[in-house]
Amino acid sequence: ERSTSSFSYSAYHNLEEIYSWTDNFVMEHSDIVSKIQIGNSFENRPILVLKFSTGGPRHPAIWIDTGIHAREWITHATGIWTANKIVSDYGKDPILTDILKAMDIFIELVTNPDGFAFTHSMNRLWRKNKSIRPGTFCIGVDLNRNWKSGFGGNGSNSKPCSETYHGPFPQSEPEVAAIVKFITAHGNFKALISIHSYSQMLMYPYGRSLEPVSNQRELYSLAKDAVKALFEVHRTEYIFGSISTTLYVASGITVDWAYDSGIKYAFSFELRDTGHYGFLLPATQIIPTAQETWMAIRTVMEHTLTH
Ligand SMILES: O=C(CO)C[C@@H](Cc1ccccc1)C(=O)O
Ligand SMILES: [Zn+2]
Repeated sequence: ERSTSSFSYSAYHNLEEIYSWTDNFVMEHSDIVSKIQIGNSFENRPILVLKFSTGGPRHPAIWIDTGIHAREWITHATGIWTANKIVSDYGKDPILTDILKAMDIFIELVTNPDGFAFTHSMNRLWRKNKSIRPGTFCIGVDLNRNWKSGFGGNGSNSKPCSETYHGPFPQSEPEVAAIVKFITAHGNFKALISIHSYSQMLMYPYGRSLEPVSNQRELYSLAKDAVKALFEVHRTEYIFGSISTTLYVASGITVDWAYDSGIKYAFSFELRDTGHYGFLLPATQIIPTAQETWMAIRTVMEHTLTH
């Protein structure tokens, strides 16, 4: 398609459509958006990140990733809507405008491109990436268990056929290694938001243990404010707290790595719903989900800006 004006934000899209939207989106908003390729997936697809910046060499930065688990289609769709929301509201929404005047925002829309393509072609409920290795016929690593922090601990699995297989070693997967390299080299990320579905939860570290992080009270209070802002849009109810106490113990996860790398505002969302549709959330709920999620994301961003 020639422009994003014909793109439906209230429909699910496949990998080719998202990549083509990305090119049009960057062209149409080149004053504030650029596209960065941070690496290639196991099957050699480009791994793309959108950068939103109003200038300045190394502004403090905020990271958002969607689609780390391939089947969680509402997260890619929410990420796309959010990208458009940022360019639409910059200069109009004073809170967002203040955030972007001082900070950069990076959004990785398709964090697991091989898995995502597979959910369109072969298996709608695929979760992992598509890496293969000698010694097993089972495919894929759970990219939310492949991070260095707590790698191989409880709540991850050493068997390649498991849905939570952590991989042979930390950052073994190119999709994870690319993010680690990018965020580490940048060196000035202040917040990270990793978006999953489903369960309607807003969570912060640790996943690997029940031990509270040092700024637990601050994260609890921020999560409470974010969940309230979300609720006020369509009255969707979220629970919140640390991953290990709110959901279950999980090791080698994105937000534990981020937190241990010095990103003190690290959150994971579980978007709609609570299981009625689950991963197969109808497209009619894309925009309402994105609208309410934006209010929570903006709350986290605003706190990061002012603390
Ligand atoms: O994706 C999930 C649903 O598909 C649940 C997520 C829950 C979770 C989310 C963030 C950090 C740790 C765990 C997971 O097990 O990785
Ligand atoms: Zn997930």
